[in-house]
Amino acid sequence: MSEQSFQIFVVEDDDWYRKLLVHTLSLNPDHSVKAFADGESMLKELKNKPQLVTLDFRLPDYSGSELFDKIKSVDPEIEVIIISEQQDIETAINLLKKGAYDYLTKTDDIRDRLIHVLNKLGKNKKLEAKVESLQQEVEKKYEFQSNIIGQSAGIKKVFRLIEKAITTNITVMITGETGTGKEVVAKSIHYNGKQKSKPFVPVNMSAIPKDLVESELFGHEKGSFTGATGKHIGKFEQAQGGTLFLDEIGEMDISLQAKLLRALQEKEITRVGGSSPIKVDCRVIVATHRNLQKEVKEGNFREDLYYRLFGLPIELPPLRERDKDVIILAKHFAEAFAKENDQEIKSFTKDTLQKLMNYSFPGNIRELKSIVELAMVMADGNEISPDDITFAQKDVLADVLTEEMSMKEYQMRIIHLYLKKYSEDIKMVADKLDIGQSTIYRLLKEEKESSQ
Ligand SMILES: Nc1ncnc2c1ncn2[C@@H]1O[C@H](COP(=O)(O)OP(=O)(O)OP(=O)(O)O)[C@@H](O)[C@H]1O
Repeated sequence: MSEQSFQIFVVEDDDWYRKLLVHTLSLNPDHSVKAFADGESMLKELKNKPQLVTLDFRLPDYSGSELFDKIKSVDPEIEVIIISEQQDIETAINLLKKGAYDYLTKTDDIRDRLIHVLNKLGKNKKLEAKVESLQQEVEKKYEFQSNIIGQSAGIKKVFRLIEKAITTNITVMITGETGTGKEVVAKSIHYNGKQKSKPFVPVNMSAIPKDLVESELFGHEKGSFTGATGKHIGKFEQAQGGTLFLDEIGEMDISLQAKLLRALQEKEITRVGGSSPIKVDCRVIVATHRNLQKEVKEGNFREDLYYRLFGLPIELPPLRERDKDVIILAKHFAEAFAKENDQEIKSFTKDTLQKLMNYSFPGNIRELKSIVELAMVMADGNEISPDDITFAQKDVLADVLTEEMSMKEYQMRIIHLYLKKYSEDIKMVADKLDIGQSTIYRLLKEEKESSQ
């Protein structure tokens, strides 16, 4: 059956109405319609799970309410439209309250109204199917083993911790430099855990002006402060049953940290300007690029909140410590870019991979991704060469190491770099490189002699 088509059961003991309904419903070639003159024969076929049953309210063997309950007990997803006489409207309306999709009375315009109701139902079903497939897509996107790319020992350790986080409800604290994938990990935990069908609500603490943080997190009542023109539901309430992801928690103002601690401990919040507390039940994941322990020592972060949030710590390694993951990720981003842009996949030359491996990636995976995407645009043929790789931050070491040279040549290159940096001050360079001044003089002399 196509995505839009419906299997419909018509239950009607009046021959004339049954024919009318079957005829009307069959006008749409996507509908497959089966008719029944009593409830019993329809119940026998119910295992075939129609999407819709039109149910005459008065049947010889069952009352409309009885049949309605039986249908819903087989599968609550089956929609039921009640067809009733004028005098049964009150009971039909009660069935609406119990979850019937709609009711139609046997009047002259029943055909038009039936078509109208079916169109409405069709649209809703299509929407439901779409929502479901989007949900599946999102879940698939965060199947972490296939989506957190990497095979280094560091990332494998992270996988093990994510698995632990998924099976419990423990608060998770993710730390790592910018661009190491903290949000990706938080989403993976959410979409693989028990809360996956409920919202994932991210809040970036550094992106909200200080005086709005409280209302953003806990919400506010109308008129609670100048500018509060309406009621606002805060992030805690939005995340009800799901996950609240507090990104950059280290940036939270100390005056608000006590309120956050209270909300986490009591599992309830009070909207700004509100008087009654509201129960909130959500998982909390926090992330920071800061060393929170240091922040505690320096008095910028409350110690009690730190321990309340600590839960399961997941530390993401910087990309430069992830060994060959740089290559795996680079190839992954190149493939993804080619797919998204309908391009041929381009491969990296050996020198290009070496250039990438030598770079320190201060912006981590985010930086690698944009470097690779730019290289895909810049590369002319089907290979990405070292020249197609542009680092946003000039990495002297990477430049020095790209060319293959002897140890002695590297040594001279480094000495010249330092001499340039410290205005030819040989004493300073000797100090910095921790070698004797006389060694530098000797090496420079040897170099001069060998070039003559
Ligand atoms: N292991 C991974 N595999 C594939 N892509 C990744 C991985 N980790 C991160 N990314 C990608 O890198 C980029 C940065 O990731 P993310 O935003 O999660 O980092 P972050 O640590 O939260 O950064 P910030 O601290 O700046 O908020 C995103 O485009 C993300 O999709």
